[in-house]
Order: sequence, then C-alpha cells, then structure tokens
Amino acid sequence: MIQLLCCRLSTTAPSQSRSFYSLCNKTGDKWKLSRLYTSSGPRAYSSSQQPSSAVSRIWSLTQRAFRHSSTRSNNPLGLKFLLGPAVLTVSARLLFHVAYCKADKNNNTLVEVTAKVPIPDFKWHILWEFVKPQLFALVCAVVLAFGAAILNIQIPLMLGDLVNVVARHLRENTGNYISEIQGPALKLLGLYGVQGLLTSGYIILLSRVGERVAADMRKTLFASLLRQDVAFFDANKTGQLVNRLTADIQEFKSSFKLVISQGLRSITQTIGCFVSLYIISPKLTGLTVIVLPCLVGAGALIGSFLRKLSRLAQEQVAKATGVADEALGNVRTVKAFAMEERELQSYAYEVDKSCEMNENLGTGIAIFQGLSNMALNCECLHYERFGIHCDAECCCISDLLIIPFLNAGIVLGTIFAGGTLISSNEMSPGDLMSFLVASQTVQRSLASISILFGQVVRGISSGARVFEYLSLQPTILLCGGGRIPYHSLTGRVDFLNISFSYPTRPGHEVLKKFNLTLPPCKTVAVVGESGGGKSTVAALLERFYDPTSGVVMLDGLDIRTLDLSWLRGQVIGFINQEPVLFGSSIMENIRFGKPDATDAEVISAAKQANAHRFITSFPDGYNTTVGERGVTLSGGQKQRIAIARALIKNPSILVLDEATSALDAESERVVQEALDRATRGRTVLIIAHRLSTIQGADLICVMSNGRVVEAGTHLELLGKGGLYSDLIRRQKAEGQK
Ligand SMILES: Nc1ncnc2c1ncn2[C@@H]1O[C@H](COP(=O)(O)OP(=O)(O)OP(=O)(O)O)[C@@H](O)[C@H]1O
Repeated sequence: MIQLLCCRLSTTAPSQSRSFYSLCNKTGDKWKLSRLYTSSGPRAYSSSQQPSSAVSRIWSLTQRAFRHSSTRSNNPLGLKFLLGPAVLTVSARLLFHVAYCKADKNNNTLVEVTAKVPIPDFKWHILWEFVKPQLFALVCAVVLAFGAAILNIQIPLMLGDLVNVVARHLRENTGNYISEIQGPALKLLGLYGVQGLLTSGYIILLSRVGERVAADMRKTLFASLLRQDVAFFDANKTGQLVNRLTADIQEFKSSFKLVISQGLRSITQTIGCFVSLYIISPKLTGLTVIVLPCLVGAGALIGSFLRKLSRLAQEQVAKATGVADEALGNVRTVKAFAMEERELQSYAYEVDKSCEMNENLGTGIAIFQGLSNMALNCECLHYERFGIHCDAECCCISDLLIIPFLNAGIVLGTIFAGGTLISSNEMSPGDLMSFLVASQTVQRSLASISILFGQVVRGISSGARVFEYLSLQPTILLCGGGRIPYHSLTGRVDFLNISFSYPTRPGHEVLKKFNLTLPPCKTVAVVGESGGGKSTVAALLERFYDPTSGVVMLDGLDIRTLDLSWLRGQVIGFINQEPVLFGSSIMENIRFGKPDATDAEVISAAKQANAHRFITSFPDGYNTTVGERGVTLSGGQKQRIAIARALIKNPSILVLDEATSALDAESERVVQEALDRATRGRTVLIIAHRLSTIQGADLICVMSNGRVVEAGTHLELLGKGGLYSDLIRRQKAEGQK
C-alpha cells in the first residue's frame, strides 16, 4: 500500500503522474517535476503507450514507490499474530510511507527521497465523541454478537449429541429412534433459530451505529473543512479532501463494523471452541494445536495472493474509470480538439487490461476452488469478507470461497487419531463429530482474525486521516470580534505597511511595505504587471489571508479585530473574473448573497445588475437552473448574476477583481454598465488589466515589485510619463496588432 500524500497513487496512469506533480508542487520551488510534467502532458503515458522519457521517469518512480510500499504492507502473518493490536497504530503509520521525488541540482535528474510529511495519529478521544451518542445501541450489538458467538460454540457439542444418538441406535438397534433423536434435534434447531435472531439483531444494530457514526463524521468533517483558511485549500487538493469525506470514512465505517462483529465473534469462538476441544479430547487438542497454525498460515498465504490479485484488478478498474471520468468531465475540450477517438483508445486499453486482470483473478480463484474441493471438507464463505472482489462472470467461483485450505490434512488426521481413540473407548463417535466441527470453527475464526488485522490497520489509517482534519483549527476565525453599526460605517480602508508572502510560498514576498488608502465612497483602481500582487491586495481585504506584517484597517479599526462573517457577509461585495455559480436556480444563486432576501429583493438586485431582462426571457425565469458551475449561461450572463449576488447584500465596499476582463466587447459593455451603477455610493477597489475600463477612477495606483510606485488620476499619471503611460502604450500597441 502506498501513501502518496493521500494514498491515491494507484488510480490512473495520468493521475499517478498528477499525484507526483501535486506532491512536488506542494513542496515549492525546489521541485522541478512540474516542468517535466507540463512539457510531457498528463496523458502522455496512457494515450500513446510510448511514454516520453520525462513521463516514463515519473512513471517508473511511481512504480518503484508502489513496489517499495506494497512489500512493506505484506507483513508476515505470524508477526501480526505475535505483536497483535498493540502494534496496529504503529503499523498504520508505517504504511503511510510517502515517496516523492526531488530535483538533483548537479545533474538535473529526479531522485527518490523519503518524505518528512507527518503521519496523522489515530485520535481515540475523537472517535469516542462520535461513538458516545450510539453507546447504548453499540453495547446491545456487542452483547448480541457475543451471545451469537457463545451459541456457535454450543453447536458442535449438540451435533455430537445428535451423532451419539444415531450411532447408539445403529449399534444397539433398540428403543424408539424418533423419540430419542427428537430432544437433541429440537435443541439444535432452537439453537440455530436463536443464533439467527441474535445475528440479525447485532447486524441491524451495528449497521445503525456504523451509519450514524459515519454520517456524524461526514457532517463534522465537512463543517471543519468549510471553517479552514483559504491557505489550507491552497495546500490541499479538492480531490484529496473529498476523498477523506467519502472513501476514508467509508473505509473506516466498514472496518469499524467488521472489527466489532467479526472480531468479537472470531475471538469468542476461537477461545470457546478451544475450551470445547479440550473438554472433548485433550489428546486430539494437543495434535490440533500443532497442526492448525500451519494450515491457517497456508490458507492465509494463498488468500493474500488472491487478495493482491483482486486489489490489482480493482485498481485497474479504477484506472479505466479515471480515464472515462477525465474525458467526460472535460468533454468540451475533448470535442474541441476532436480527441474522441484517442480518448476511446485510452479507455479501451485500460478496460482490456482490467478485463485481463479479472480473468487472471477468476483463474486463480478457480484453481483455489479446485484445490479446496480436493480437500474434501468445505466451509463456504463469501469472498468479499476476505477482501477478495471478483468481477468474473462465473457465479460458482465468484460467490464462494473455501478458505481452510488443506483441510484434508486436519480432517483425515483427526478422523485417523479420533478413530484410534474411539476404538480404545476413549472417545465416542459424537465427540469426534463435535471435535471436527469445533476445530473447523476455530480454523475459520483464526483465518478471519488474520484478515481482520489488515482491516484494522486500514481502518485506523483512514480514521487517522479523517481525524487529522477534524481537529484542525483555522488560524483566521469566522466568528467573534466587533461590528461597526451600519449607519456609522464609512467604508474607508487603509493598507498600512503590508508585507505578505503566501503560506505555501513563504520565501516569496508578494507585497513589500505596501501602503494604500481607499477613501469612503471613492473608486480606486490598482493596475500593474501580471503577477505583481494586485489580486493579493483584494485577498487581504477579504481576509482570505492575514498579512505577514502591517495592518489592514476598516474605518480605523484593524480588520483582525472585527467579526469576519459580518465583514464578508455584509460589508464587502466581491466580484471576480470567473464567477462561479452553483448548479441551482438563478433565484437561489442571487440569494446566496443574502439568504433571507425576499423574491422582490432578488429581482431588484438583478435589475441593478442589468440581469433582469435576460433572466425573464428564459421560459423558467428566475427558476431556471444554471447547470454545473453555471455552464448553461454565457460569460456575461454569469457575471451579471454574480454582480446581483454581490449587490443584494448592499455592501459598503465593492471589490472588482478583473470583473470584465474575460468578456467580449458587447458583454463587457453591458456588464460595465451594471458595474457603473453598482459602484455608486460605495468604496470601490478595482483590480484591472484593461486600462480602458478604469480611466474614470478617482485614484489609479500602479503596482510594481509588491508596492505602489505611482498614484494619481488617469490624466495626472499620463502627464508623469512613467510606468502607467508605459502600460497604456503597450496595451495600445497590443490592441493594434
Ligand atoms: N494562492 C497562492 N499561493 C501562492 N502564491 C500565489 C497564490 N496566489 C498568487 N500567488 C503568487 O503571488 C504573486 C501575485 O499574484 P497575484 O494574483 O496577486 O498577481 P496579479 O497582479 O493579480 O496578477 P494578474 O494580473 O495576472 O491576475 C504571483 O507571483 C503569484 O504566483
């Protein structure tokens, strides 16, 4: 098992490269993989099957990391038994080895190094918080599971009684067979019935507990993620976060349920059946104690081989799904480049591979089944319980698994030794029957326990990943702090001596002793070269980040002392270049700016934003659903809905971050009209690329190298003949080309 940051190394060939890319990207400038990655393209491997040297290097590193990691996960079974649960937390950490690559400065190649990424601990007290509300149901489930296991121990003994009646009747042929057999038979049937009821009871309760714990975890984790700073999202990929919400919690839930039901049952049965075995025949028990571990070991070895095959087959299915997912998710790009055929080829290649691997798995299971059948004594179990997922068509091999491999040995051995004991009257035939059934139960339980260890490790690993984010505290708190009453808020903003580096790039100072004042109800435009830090200024005003040094003030108060949800929710309206809409109705999207707004307020905001006319031209009007991220609307329409969304809260300060730069001339004109109306009577910060759009601003500040180097009105700055007039000249020249 590999943990490459968030353990999803092995999904698709491209995504393997991407995982490496993300990991290297995370660690900042010293990683050079991004250049390799971009020059080769993410699909180079899967689509051409002749990977470019760069991608093949990434790929071979990935594979090496995978091999390295998977060998670590194959802990010898015996060791697991010896060390037991005490090592589980540690082994969970061991499994978290992270492989990543680093640029070798001397020869410019990638070398594999060991990660120093801290591995999260499993926090039992957090688990307790989730389990506490379900404690009653959990205790009931444990009691029922325990009861079912105890009854299971009784079954071999009752079977023995039954066989003794049959044997006596055969031997002596006296008495009434029916009345003699009735008692033990009814007892046995009753026992099976009660055991069935107990089993159903604990499964119902456990699934209730598991589902509720998982649902609570999901809600709490989601709430915790939403609380995190923007810097957190800079450092973590969305896919990884979603994975913690879905796959990790799912894995944890399965392990939780399995460990309690299966673990409790297997341990109780093993101990109970061993006691029964000892009571029935201490001599035969001695023999079993010597032989059984070898048989369980052999069964577990073959089982682990099949599980490995199964895991590889599943990963291959995931690879194929990944290719389809990527192609369908980016269907517009695929179509725009007429790449349908190539995507189909990539998908077909991965699907064929998965087909081949599943066929191999089917063959492996078939051989195992054959060997087990030859072993005479069968215990039929579900594959899935043992972590083997088989997609093979043949139901006779996909539904059943005979785990106690080489049973013939123990069965024949027991019958041979038991027969000797029967002939010397040391044992009855019923005892032999009881012994055989009880020893099978022990064997099956031990096999389950060995597999459960792996499940516990996986559960602890995924639980630790979930809990890591649950206990994470944001540095910028959403609530708490003061509010300025609406009637006394002027909307003056001061950036005083701000220095700032993004947390993901601490060495790179974006703003250096930056100073700027936004006077109340005035429009200030910030212009400058791309990457000069203009959007960063807006991000600091929104408090997406706090400055490294210096202070941002609102009406003379440090914004760090103000209530952030009030600041973002009521004071600042933010409109950026690529407005993101939610896949709900237009009405809901505009209301996102003020959840308690009436329909009339929504319509009024839409009118201010020049959006009312086009909205009412749709058949469903304000109830029109806008599709995923607003895909069914044009750029200009999306932007006007975003403006309405910002205006509905009637903000005192409006931040426009390149709000019209992605639009064509006609859309820009309509949106600009809406913006001109929207900015009246508010403090406005405009971040602009196209200098033509900000010529009417009260103040234009030119940024260079992280600070303001020129400031004035359009005409003043032109008169200076400095950087601003240079920018104007350059844009004019570009426009004429
Ligand atoms: N989230 C981030 N994490 C790390 N660095 C960032 C982040 N956002 C921006 N940067 C870096 O900060 C610098 C300033 O970026 P910013 O987006 O503020 O520039 P800009 O002037 O708005 O550029 P443009 O006009 O191209 O939008 C750039 O070097 C950029 O790479």
